[in-house]
Amino acid sequence: MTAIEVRGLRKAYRGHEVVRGIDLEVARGEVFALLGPNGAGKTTTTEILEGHRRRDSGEVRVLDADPGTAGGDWRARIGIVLQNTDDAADLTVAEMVRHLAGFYPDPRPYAEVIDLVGLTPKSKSRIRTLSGGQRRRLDVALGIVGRPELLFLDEPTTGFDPEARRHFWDLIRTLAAEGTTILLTTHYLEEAEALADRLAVLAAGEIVAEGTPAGLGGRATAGATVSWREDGVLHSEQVPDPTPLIRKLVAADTDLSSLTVTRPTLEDTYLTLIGAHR
Ligand SMILES: Nc1ncnc2c1ncn2[C@@H]1O[C@H](COP(=O)(O)OP(=O)(O)OP(=O)(O)O)[C@@H](O)[C@H]1O
Repeated sequence: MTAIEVRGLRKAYRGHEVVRGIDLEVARGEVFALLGPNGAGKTTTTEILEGHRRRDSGEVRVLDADPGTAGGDWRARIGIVLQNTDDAADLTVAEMVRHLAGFYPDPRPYAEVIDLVGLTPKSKSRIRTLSGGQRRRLDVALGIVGRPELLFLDEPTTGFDPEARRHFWDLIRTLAAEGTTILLTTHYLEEAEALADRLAVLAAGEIVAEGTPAGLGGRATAGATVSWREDGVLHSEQVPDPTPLIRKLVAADTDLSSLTVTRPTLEDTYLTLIGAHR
């Protein structure tokens, strides 16, 4: 079953096309990450899928409806975590989450949501007194309080400290295990690698690569670099498959205590892809 289906999506601002014929398919229950440099068109695409922005052309189905015309029942099945919303600063965390819960037919209990995002100690604090990272966690709470079938997360962990980011990853895994489909945009490649089943790289309004984090851009089958130190001298060889070389080194009784085998990281692959589409 498909949660998101996009064919030939296009969008221009004042004659300048920033989304240039995107095809995308996200299955139900999948965590899908959209990567790409600033201005690549990620937010524009996401906002079209959320029904917050009009497209110029293309077919878009989100939870079996066209987001351009879908109504309130459809909207209640979707959760959105926007970049830096900044309203209702005088309400407390608990008041805000409880208030929003009232708009959904089957919300999570507000205290549970606050706990899930790690804000219980700040439950009675006014929103304007929260730190940037705490504010972001509240945004996440507001996105999940309605038990969405599909959750949009636009750069959700910007401003999180490393511990908060790990907690957030656990939360995403919990939601995914419950069957929530998640579309995530992020600039943190380790985040995409940790969370996404599949990902796509967007550059200048086009998808330039799509795949699993392990296989993106032929990463899984890319050559390996084998390095080891022999008599204090560092040796390094690029090989398509490290097995024969390591066998040879073992047969020659080489000291392999410093052996490393590395392949391109997701970041290496991403930067190569982006560099090729500038
Ligand atoms: N309302 C708007 N009016 C005019 N141009 C816009 C508008 N919104 C976005 N753009 C332009 O469209 C392009 C794509 O922007 P978008 O916000 O979709 O990129 P992004 O990939 O989400 O970037 P970032 O990583 O910085 O969030 C950019 O060049 C941006 O300046």
